[in-house]
Amino acid sequence: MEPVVSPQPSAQIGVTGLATMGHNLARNLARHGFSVALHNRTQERVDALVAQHGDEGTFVPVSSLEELAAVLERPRRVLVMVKAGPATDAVIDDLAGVLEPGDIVIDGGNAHFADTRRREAALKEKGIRFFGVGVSGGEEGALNGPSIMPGGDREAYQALAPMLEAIAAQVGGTPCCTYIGPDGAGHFVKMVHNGIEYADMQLIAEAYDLLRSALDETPAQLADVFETWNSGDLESFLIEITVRVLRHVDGATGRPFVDVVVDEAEQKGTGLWTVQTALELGVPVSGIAEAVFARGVSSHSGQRERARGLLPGPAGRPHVDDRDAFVEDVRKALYASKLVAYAQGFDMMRSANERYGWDIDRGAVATIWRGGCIIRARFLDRIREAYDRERELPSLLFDAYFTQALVDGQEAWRRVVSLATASGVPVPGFSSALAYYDALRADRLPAALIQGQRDLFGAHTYRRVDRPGSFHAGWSGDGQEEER
Ligand SMILES: NC(=O)C1=CN([C@@H]2O[C@H](COP(=O)(O)OP(=O)(O)OC[C@H]3O[C@@H](n4cnc5c(N)ncnc54)[C@H](OP(=O)(O)O)[C@@H]3O)[C@@H](O)[C@H]2O)C=CC1
Ligand SMILES: O=C(CO)[C@H](O)[C@H](O)COP(=O)(O)O
Repeated sequence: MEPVVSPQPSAQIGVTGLATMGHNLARNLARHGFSVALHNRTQERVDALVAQHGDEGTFVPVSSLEELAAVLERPRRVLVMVKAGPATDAVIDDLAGVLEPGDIVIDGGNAHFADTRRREAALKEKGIRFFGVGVSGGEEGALNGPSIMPGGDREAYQALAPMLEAIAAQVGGTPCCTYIGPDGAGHFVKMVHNGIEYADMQLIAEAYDLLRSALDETPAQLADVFETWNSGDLESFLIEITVRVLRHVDGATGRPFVDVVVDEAEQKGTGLWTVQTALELGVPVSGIAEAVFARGVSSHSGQRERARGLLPGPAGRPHVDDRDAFVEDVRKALYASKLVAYAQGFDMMRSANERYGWDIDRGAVATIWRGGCIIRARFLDRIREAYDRERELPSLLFDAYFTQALVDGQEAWRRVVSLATASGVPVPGFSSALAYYDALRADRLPAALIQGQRDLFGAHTYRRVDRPGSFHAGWSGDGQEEER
């Protein structure tokens, strides 16, 4: 057998996993002057990258993890961009076998933050430093500048910051990358980002559906409405791409693209994780949850098929007297609902800080979401300012700027939800956001009745408005209340 000759260290960082994201992140790193060792389970992706883009910077192709370890400068830095889940575990295990104490493993995939906490703890036992890094921006962002959410050991971050901050999107000279917190904090924030992404997409889709149902206008005409909205408070990447999708014409049929796509929204699971986690943290993220459920309803094609011919609803279009006033109402309803979804997402970070002992700075998160990521939007500047004014703001809705937006929008919001409901157009995002808003502001909630029911059937006790303590009403005996 030929002896293995170790090459001299020649790369500042290694990337393993060169599919959509890893391929483009490796190129982004190289374009910023970093020498990048390239590894992939199947060698073709390494060879293709070098063949197609080898002139963009310094690439060091390798064919095994042992070789990867040999070519990296110490402490070694390895970015893992493989399929989330068991594949990531397998790669990390293999890496642990070839790395040394002090080296840094960076998981840039969409990992569940609980997995990141587990992986960080396991590698710590071997002295290997582990970073769970949320990366948003898709294929294009990975190449030209994503939003990056690194979580891990603060000291180790110093060895990563120059690279990550260089390849991140830049907004006004500020990189869309900042240290988020220890262990799973970075992946937690990426998960919440994705939950908000689901909610924002659902709300935009509801706005489109209402406009299409009520107005005799084509998708291309409605694209003009969204384009106008994109020059105001709603300016965002998601509105921008909505315009492109609505204008797109199917080459095969000449029909609007949105009319030839099967109306069943798919999902990879990060929205589900957000809702599961919110339930565990006890944070009501109704806007995000409705968005996940709405994708679920859309994909239950069998039930929808049967319901279509069976369950009655109002006939005809929603009636609108003044087209422009209606469009403005929908815009305000969309903005108000979006505020609620973002407020709920940021609330999860506050709660996670308490549960996991993190110190996620929500203003800093808003800052790094302003560029590169899927939910980049003008109003993230307003969110950053809100947290600048009050770092521990209990809800974004309490900041004067957002309270005023709700004051300005709430009547329109109610008209839109009323019209949609009366006309049989489903608006789970708009209506659940409004219900959350009204629940927050209510003097009294019917939760008191629920407490009574719980006490009656299970002696679960209740608290009184007029004195401290826990009480049971003695439903089956003499009716005497007792303190418990
Ligand atoms: N696509 C996107 O827009 C975004 C993706 N992400 C996350 O980034 C990560 C990479 O995503 P993406 O680029 O889309 O690629 P995929 O999620 O499609 O994963 C493909 C890569 O994983 C490798 N792989 C799969 N199984 C194994 C295994 N058992 N052992 C070793 N390698 C394995 C593949 O190697 P091979 O070529 O040999 O098959 C390939 O390099 C994922 O965690 C994803 O969730 C994050 C943000 C956005
Ligand atoms: O992480 C991303 C962007 O930030 C992915 O694009 C996102 O996971 C897509 O999710 P889904 O397929 O569930 O819609």
